Amino acid sequence: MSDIIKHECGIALIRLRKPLQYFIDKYGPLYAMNKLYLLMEKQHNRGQDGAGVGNVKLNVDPGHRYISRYRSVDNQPITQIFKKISKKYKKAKKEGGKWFNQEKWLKENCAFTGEVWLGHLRYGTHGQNAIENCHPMLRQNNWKNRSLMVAGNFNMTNVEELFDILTELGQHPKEKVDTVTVMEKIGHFLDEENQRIFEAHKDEYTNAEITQIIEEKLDLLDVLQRACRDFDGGYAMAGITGAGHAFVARDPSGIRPAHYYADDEVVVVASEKTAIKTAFNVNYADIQEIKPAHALVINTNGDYKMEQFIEPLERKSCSFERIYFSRGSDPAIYAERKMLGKLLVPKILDAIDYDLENTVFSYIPNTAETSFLGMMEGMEQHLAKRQLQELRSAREDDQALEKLLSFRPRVEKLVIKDAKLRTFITDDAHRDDLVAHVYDTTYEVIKKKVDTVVVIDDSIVRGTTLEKSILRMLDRLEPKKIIIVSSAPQIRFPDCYGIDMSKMKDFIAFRAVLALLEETKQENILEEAYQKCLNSDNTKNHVKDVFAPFTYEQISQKIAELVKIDTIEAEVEVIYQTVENLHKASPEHTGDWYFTGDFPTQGGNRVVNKAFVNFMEGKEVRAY
Ligand SMILES: O=P(O)(O)OC[C@H]1O[C@H](OP(=O)(O)OP(=O)(O)O)[C@H](O)[C@@H]1O
Ligand SMILES: NC(=O)CC[C@H](N)C(=O)O
Repeated sequence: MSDIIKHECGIALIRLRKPLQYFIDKYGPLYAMNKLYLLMEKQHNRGQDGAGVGNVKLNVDPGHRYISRYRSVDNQPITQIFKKISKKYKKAKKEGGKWFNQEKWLKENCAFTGEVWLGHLRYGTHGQNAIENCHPMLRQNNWKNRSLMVAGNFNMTNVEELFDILTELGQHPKEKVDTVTVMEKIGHFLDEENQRIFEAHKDEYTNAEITQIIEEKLDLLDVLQRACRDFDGGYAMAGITGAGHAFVARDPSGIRPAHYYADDEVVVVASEKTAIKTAFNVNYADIQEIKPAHALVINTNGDYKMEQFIEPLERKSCSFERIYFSRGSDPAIYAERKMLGKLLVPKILDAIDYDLENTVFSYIPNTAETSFLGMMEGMEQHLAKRQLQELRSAREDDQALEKLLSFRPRVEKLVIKDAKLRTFITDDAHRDDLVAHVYDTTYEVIKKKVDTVVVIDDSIVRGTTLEKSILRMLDRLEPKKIIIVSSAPQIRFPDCYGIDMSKMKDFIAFRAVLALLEETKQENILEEAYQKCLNSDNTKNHVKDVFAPFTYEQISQKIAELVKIDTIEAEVEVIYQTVENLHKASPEHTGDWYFTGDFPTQGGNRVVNKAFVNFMEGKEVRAY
């Protein structure tokens, strides 16, 4: 993207399904730790605010620690956490000698040697970027079956409401952030389920026996059914109890992604399919999606099932995942990104007046690289058609024909990304600074004042990347014209399901509309929409009214004007993907509320209306 407002999260869960000794003998004691490291590292694209790892040991005698957790907001949080865990292993190896390879000794003497692992990568959407807000969140209890660790890729639109429900229950949550609220809600029903089983058996068994019965009978599906029914949001939520039951629950519209793989050794869950493929090298086809409204539940004996726990809604999985967040190494995502690039070709050809000879194509690294390949494939196809026409008409002489046949679209690496960070994912306060210094260019590869430069990016959110960096840099090459192409449609509305885009004024498309309303003296539309938002029952998104008076092209044109600062001499044009073509490229991932304003839950309408109210009242705060 060019100036994205990013925020996402990634989850990773591993459940060893055989005794730990089996893995120690077959792969060595570090097996699960290394696998989790890979699963997380291969998803680091999803979260750079912080990371966390939790571990639960099964069947540990009382008196020994069975839950461990590390979290970090370090610059390299994954490395930092695994360094600390490795240190524990090294110490244990030194102290234990041959005992290091014995399950019982290892579990009793070294933390993070349990059979159930939970990893998380965070981009905060609620609360600050502090270690306290990193996942896994932990709700500890002296009864194993009541202890709970939760980590998720989620955002709730109705935290206030969920918070009130908890306080009405008499609880006293320590913070009003969605991570705490969600964990306390699940924790509350986990307590109730424990109590229910206890009540049913208290007359027949001793308390110690009942603990064992609870471990066997605890039904996490039932807990989730009750805990999640008031959730309004997008989520892929994973949790482990102190006894080692595990779950991963996915929201009713399938907004956030979650995938799993299982064989007789492991059950593995990750946000992204490719992470599982790379870490475990299993057949791609054996990695399944956790279905929307379903939860994968793993018992303490390692049995697992995927079942529905909530009424499904129309499937609306997030298309932004496909365009930007997820790794493009997933074969389906790769194909979709290429198609996005290809579908833009007719509009680009129009914009360059079919003059391929004087056009140089390039892309903004890194995510847009794949759509660039698709765009170039489309250009090649166009060229082949043109060549065929010329051959058929045979109007050209040999020399001219040879020139035509040997002509290739001109491709150059014009934009270089110097920092590895995904700037979208950096917090707002530091983003502009980072963006300005992240990119560089290749000099003297274009014909000055003659060439048009076409640069594709995956998305334009705030426009910061363009305004503060890309356009200034490209203009130094002195092209006649710069065309910025976005493989995503115009981002017009907030996200409230896990991507941190919640303030209207952040969106360059919204700022363009404000400018157009002012120019056309239609500012009354803002006031009218504001009144509607204030009095709304939130069954409608009233912010659509603000965009309605203008065509897609008018808004694109205004965006081009806004990002073109005075010192830029080249002509600037911005071309956006249409929503229709996005759905052609990615037909199964129809979640498009940030482009269309069609939110899959009522909470979404509430968030967009509130975001607009906040804007009108000058409040620079998140709308959920
Ligand atoms: O319009 P803006 O708000 O500036 O956001 C859009 C930019 O942010 C992203 O880049 P990022 O550096 O995060 O990631 P990438 O290297 O994966 O493309 C994205 O690819 C765009 O270039
Ligand atoms: N991006 C996410 O999934 C964020 C998770 C959670 N809402 C948090 O703020 O930590």
